[in-house]
Amino acid sequence: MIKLEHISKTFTQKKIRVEALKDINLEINDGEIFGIIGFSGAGKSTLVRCINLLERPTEGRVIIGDTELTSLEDRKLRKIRQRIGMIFQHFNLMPSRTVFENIDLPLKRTGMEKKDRIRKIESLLEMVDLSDRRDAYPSQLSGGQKQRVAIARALACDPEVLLCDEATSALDPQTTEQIITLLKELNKKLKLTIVVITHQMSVVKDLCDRAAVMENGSLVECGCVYDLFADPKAPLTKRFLDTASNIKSFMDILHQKGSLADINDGTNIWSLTYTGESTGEDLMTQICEIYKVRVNILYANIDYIKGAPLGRLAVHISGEFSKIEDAVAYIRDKGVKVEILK
Ligand SMILES: Nc1ncnc2c1ncn2[C@@H]1O[C@H](COP(=O)(O)OP(=O)(O)OP(=O)(O)O)[C@@H](O)[C@H]1O
Repeated sequence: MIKLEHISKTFTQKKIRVEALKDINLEINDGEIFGIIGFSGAGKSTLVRCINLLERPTEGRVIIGDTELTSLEDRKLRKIRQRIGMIFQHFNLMPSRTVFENIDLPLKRTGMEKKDRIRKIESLLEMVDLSDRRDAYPSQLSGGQKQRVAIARALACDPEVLLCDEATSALDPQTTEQIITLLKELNKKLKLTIVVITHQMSVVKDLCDRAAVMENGSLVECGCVYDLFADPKAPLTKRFLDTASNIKSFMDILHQKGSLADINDGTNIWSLTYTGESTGEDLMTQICEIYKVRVNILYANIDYIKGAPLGRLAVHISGEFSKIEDAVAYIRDKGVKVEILK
């Protein structure tokens, strides 16, 4: 388990103090894929760099397994860092070295014999499906292939933890999907704990088990990814998820005069969030039949979060007021989260 206890980090540059992290407490379980999300400048990279002490926290303790990293002297810390691999947005490969040589770099430092290193590199290349590119230089590879090399290099010393700092941000959606699939495979096969910083919601939805949301150096919310999407508690989480989905465009027109959502008959526009079994029900048809109300669907979306459906509707319900109330109660009873949008 990775344990961050009361982590704070303050940078001082030209007498200006930036509190990048403020009293962060977080536990990441072994074998888990954990996401860290938040707007730019929230402190995500600093937090992840504190896990392997690339950045030393100003205060607090970093514990991995039963070792407190923050109390180790440099030599021991270098050794234990081998248990933590890291990959980056821009891959950080050595341009003058081949794929094979790039992966060999961390292995050489361990003092491993050449024949063992060759065997190890060959198995890593196979794992990331790049056996045929072992003698290529980074400039001869696509972005996705470069990230595969970086992953192989990060895994060379058999780490327990892989830190990914915006590892798919420079890749197109299809290549991102391939890297997500590879990371999932590695997580399963090697029981690797993976910590992912990302602003790509597809990465959070498809890859992560749990995620933490950061704002101004603090953790504002942490939980299972499905719950974060289905029922965000903190206003920032809500805002962040809305920004990343196309409901944002709908919300933008909600208060515009003359738009579909410009309704002034005293009735409401409702947001309905369907989770679990409720996603399969034809509830709108049911309330029309039972309560004789009319439903106008203004927005509809269905997301799949690690394969589980999550539906969102924005609807205008018209009819007798008391019937509308009964219809809304009926939908709520079926496990749908109902909120007034307007
Ligand atoms: N080495 C540094 N020196 C001074 N300030 C820094 C340093 N590194 C980060 N900061 C500041 O700390 C804050 C958090 O930065 P950080 O890079 O961790 O945010 P982030 O959430 O990862 O942002 P982004 O998504 O844009 O990468 C920012 O205000 C940043 O300017």
